[in-house]
Amino acid sequence: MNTDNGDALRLTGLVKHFGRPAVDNLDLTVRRGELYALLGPNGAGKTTTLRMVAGLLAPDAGRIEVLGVDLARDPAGAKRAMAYLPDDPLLYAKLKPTEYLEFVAGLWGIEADEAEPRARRLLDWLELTPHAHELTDGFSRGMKQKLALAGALIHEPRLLILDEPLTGLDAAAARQVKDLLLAHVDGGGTVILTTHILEVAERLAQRIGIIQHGRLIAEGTLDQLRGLAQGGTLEDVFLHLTGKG
Ligand SMILES: Nc1ncnc2c1ncn2[C@@H]1O[C@H](COP(=O)(O)OP(=O)(O)OP(=O)(O)O)[C@@H](O)[C@H]1O
Repeated sequence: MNTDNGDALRLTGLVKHFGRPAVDNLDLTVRRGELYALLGPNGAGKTTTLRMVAGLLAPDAGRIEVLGVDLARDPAGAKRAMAYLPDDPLLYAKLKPTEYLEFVAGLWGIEADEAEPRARRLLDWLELTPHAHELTDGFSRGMKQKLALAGALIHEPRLLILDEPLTGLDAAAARQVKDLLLAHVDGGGTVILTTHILEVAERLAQRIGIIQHGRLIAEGTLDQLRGLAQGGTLEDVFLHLTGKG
């Protein structure tokens, strides 16, 4: 059932326990066309939340709606509209980037004549074209991260969910990925990312959510969050709100 309300993601009363609560009655809404950064201390429940949204982990309670589609009722419909890039993406070491992208495109049922130009564009953008015919086995962590991002984008998802997408990338690679994410949003797509690099949230995100102990403790634009902690940098705000400052 599609109950389209214009939101890219709506979480209502989301709960996941691993003996103790990891995600604790979380309500969160991300609008379409937004770049939303989810921040939180280690163990706050960010990855657990994203894995539930991606359909990789079943919630104990609550509701997940992706672009108006209820994930529990129509998992295939919800998943088709999104891509999830974990913080340790799995690639196939014995495939070359072109083969990997063809393979992923095939899983989505995209015809080769459509997949090839898309793959070429993505490899170009991420400056992987010179390595398009090398085995990913020998790729650096950053190159693997970029190829995994290309794989996530090959079916042109409207909602892109990324767990720590910039960790371990050098300045040039980080810039390419940031530009790609901003272009996705400019084109009407939505991006949700987690990051411990507060400068990334500061520079890229239209709205920022801070979670702690599996609950949203603050949310807003950078200026709104600064207002909550009497000004200062996002780091000051973050440390103040999470009780570490
Ligand atoms: N598969 C699991 N089994 C048991 N406990 C888990 C599992 N996955 C996560 N947890 C626990 O759930 C809590 C939230 O973990 P999660 O990985 O979601 O946090 P995070 O905010 O992504 O942290 P980080 O910033 O360190 O990546 C932690 O206490 C973690 O130990």
